[in-house]
Amino acid sequence: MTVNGGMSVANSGILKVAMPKGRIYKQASKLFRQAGLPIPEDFDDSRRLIIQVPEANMEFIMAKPVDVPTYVEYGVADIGIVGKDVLMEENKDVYELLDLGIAKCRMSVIGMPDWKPVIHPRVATKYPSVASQYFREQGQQVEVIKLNGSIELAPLIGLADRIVDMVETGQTLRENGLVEMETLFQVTSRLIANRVSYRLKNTAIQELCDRLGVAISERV
Ligand SMILES: Nc1ncnc2c1ncn2[C@@H]1O[C@H](COP(=O)(O)OP(=O)(O)OP(=O)(O)O)[C@@H](O)[C@H]1O
Ligand SMILES: O=P(O)(O)OC[C@H]1O[C@H](OP(=O)(O)OP(=O)(O)O)[C@H](O)[C@@H]1O
Repeated sequence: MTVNGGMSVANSGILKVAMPKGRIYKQASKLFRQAGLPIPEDFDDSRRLIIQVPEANMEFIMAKPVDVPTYVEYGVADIGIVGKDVLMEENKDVYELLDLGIAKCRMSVIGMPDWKPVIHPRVATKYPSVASQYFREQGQQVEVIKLNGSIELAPLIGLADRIVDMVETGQTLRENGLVEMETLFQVTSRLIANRVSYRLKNTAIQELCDRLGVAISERV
């Protein structure tokens, strides 16, 4: 069967999972194992990008976190795991199925302790869409500057007077003399699904959701 602009999403019984590399992987793979899905331990340090787990009828596509919604929207992955931050920023046409409760942090506005309103405010962030929408809703006109990392540098070197970024422990803020001014929303990782896959592989996806749901509720 061919769907989604010529891409085949449902012509095999295997469930393709877009799994983010990096900090979500450790917690996500632990949750999958607790749900009885046997991701072999030796994958944790592997450089392989496609990992088959035939016992579970699954295939893991090891992705950069920000690309997960794209793989799922195009149907090259049936389901994926992604932070709510990325999901909000990317705004792709996918189903959000489950809050996995892992990789907890929050999206916040951050600045110098002596911050004062300025005439042409600049806000640096990895999340330009989320930041623009937030300040628009606040009725504040700001220039949003997209950066790709080390966002906390921006106010320290005079590139921006505020930033929108993730806070987890607060260590990065403390070590750089910055303060959290407002929280936009709490972030956890979510299970998302391709719309066509959700219909055509519903039994497998529902079973996975049920297993993960039990593992989440049993977690201490
Ligand atoms: N302290 C934190 N800072 C940022 N994101 C966090 C933090 N803790 C949990 N997360 C979550 O983990 C996700 C992935 O973060 P990670 O740093 O692995 O990827 P990334 O930001 O895309 O980095 P890279 O560009 O190095 O791949 C984020 O999208 C967010 O949902
Ligand atoms: O509150 P904390 O526990 O200090 O965590 C927050 C920091 O972690 C993330 O950075 P990351 O390590 O992903 O590096 P990056 O700056 O390259 O995005 C985020 O962008 C903050 O800088």
